[in-house]
Amino acid sequence: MNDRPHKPRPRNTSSGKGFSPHGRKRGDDKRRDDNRGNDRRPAFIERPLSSAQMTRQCAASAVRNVKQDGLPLETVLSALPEYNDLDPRDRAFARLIAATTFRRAGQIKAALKPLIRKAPPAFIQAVLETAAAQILFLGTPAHAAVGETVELLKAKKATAGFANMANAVLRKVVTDGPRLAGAEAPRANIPGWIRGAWERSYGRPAVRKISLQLIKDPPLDLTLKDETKANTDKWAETLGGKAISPGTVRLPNIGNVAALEGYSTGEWWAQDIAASLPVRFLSDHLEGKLQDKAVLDLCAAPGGKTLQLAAMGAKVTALDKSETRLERLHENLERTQLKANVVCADALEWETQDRFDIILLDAPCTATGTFRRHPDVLYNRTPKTLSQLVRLQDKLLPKAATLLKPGGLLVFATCSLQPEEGEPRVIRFLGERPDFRPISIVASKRIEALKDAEIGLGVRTFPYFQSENGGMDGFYMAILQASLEK
Ligand SMILES: C[S@@+](CC[C@H](N)C(=O)[O-])C[C@H]1O[C@@H](n2cnc3c(N)ncnc32)[C@H](O)[C@@H]1O
Repeated sequence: MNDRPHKPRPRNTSSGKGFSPHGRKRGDDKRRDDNRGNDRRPAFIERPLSSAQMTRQCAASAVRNVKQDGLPLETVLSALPEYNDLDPRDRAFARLIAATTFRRAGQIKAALKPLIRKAPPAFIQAVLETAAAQILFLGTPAHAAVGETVELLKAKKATAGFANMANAVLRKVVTDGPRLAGAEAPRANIPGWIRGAWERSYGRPAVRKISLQLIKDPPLDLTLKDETKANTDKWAETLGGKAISPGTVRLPNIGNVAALEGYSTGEWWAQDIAASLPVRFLSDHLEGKLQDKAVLDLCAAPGGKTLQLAAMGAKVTALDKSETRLERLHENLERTQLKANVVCADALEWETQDRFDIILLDAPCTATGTFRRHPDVLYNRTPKTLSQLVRLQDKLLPKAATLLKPGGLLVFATCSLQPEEGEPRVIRFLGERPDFRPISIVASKRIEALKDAEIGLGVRTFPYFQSENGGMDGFYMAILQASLEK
């Protein structure tokens, strides 16, 4: 067998957007009709894919679509009809392959680049990347990863022309890939524009530590409805986890959350410990007195912070502009038997006579701080989406301020590691609104390990905080107080 990578000679295929394992480009039918008289090749008979091949096709389609459409992996996967037809184990494997492809993108690129002479169409590239993820990082037997991938390409006319090239490339990945991928530092798995921004703000050693969290399987954190130490210890024992802070139990793997004890009875909800901190710092500042406070959760869905606030006795108005995300918030309220007044509206346009004691603005952001569970966030964002989100945050902060009572508290949070989505937003807001002042947050009072999180204005967590326990999301949060005079 010739295992030298060679150039593909595709027939009836085209590169770039629009290329699909199922589809043809418009106009193909006409060309085929015109050529029918001269074409002596037997007609290509497409084969249905086996479930192993369909699983791999879903993973590759999802990787391609995340990059092309700038959407989250979960959204892209559930939009694929063939993904929904897979059984739950194959669905989980397709998701794992795609997530690993993003988690290890730089190392996979290092393994593939010397083997591919000419960039193939986006879908074929994604097929190669997802197969390399299986071979190099998922422990899939080489014969299965290579064999099923080649067969899936052969099955469709649009991709069959790439099967030989894929076979040759992937056999080389089996032999040379571990060395090529292993020579690349984990920081290469972070796209250059994001890595550069982080290095400029946090320094290279910090980015190296961040990159080590990207290649690990993340744990699962649960926030308990009853945050007392006794209840946290009880649930840690029941679920075989660890009480990492009052109100948070950490389990070593994500697994099937809905199957765990206490889920259906609403004793807890999944929420990274970093995401739980804005409400906890607020509660610390108020010495736990949130009972009956009028709180507006301005970007609330799917509701992690709404649930925390409601569990602490606050009268919560939970607003979000996404109807689908609000459905999950409703489900969460129902499951936990907590109450909130839910509003579907654009925060920038929403008008009310009510004024609130507290407003929580967990602003829409790039979400790059959540890469441990969602490595695709590093690949579905661009510098352009970042600047659009920053502009939105600059509008949401002053809008929130108009809905606050004199002396009220405004909490600003983002689950982002992009420096622009943190402190600079607050500095800018305070420049426009000198009637607000920042409240100092002593993060280490709640979690000793968070002493390095206290920055000039607010708190910034990094994924490598508590790395011995599995780390935490990157988050920024600040609490501001309006002056009493209007
Ligand atoms: C970071 S998520 C909120 C997470 C939520 N606070 C939690 O803890 O579960 C940001 C939310 O902002 C919502 N959003 C974005 N733009 C908005 C706008 N203009 N008005 C209201 N909600 C908006 C999104 O639909 C999304 O649900």
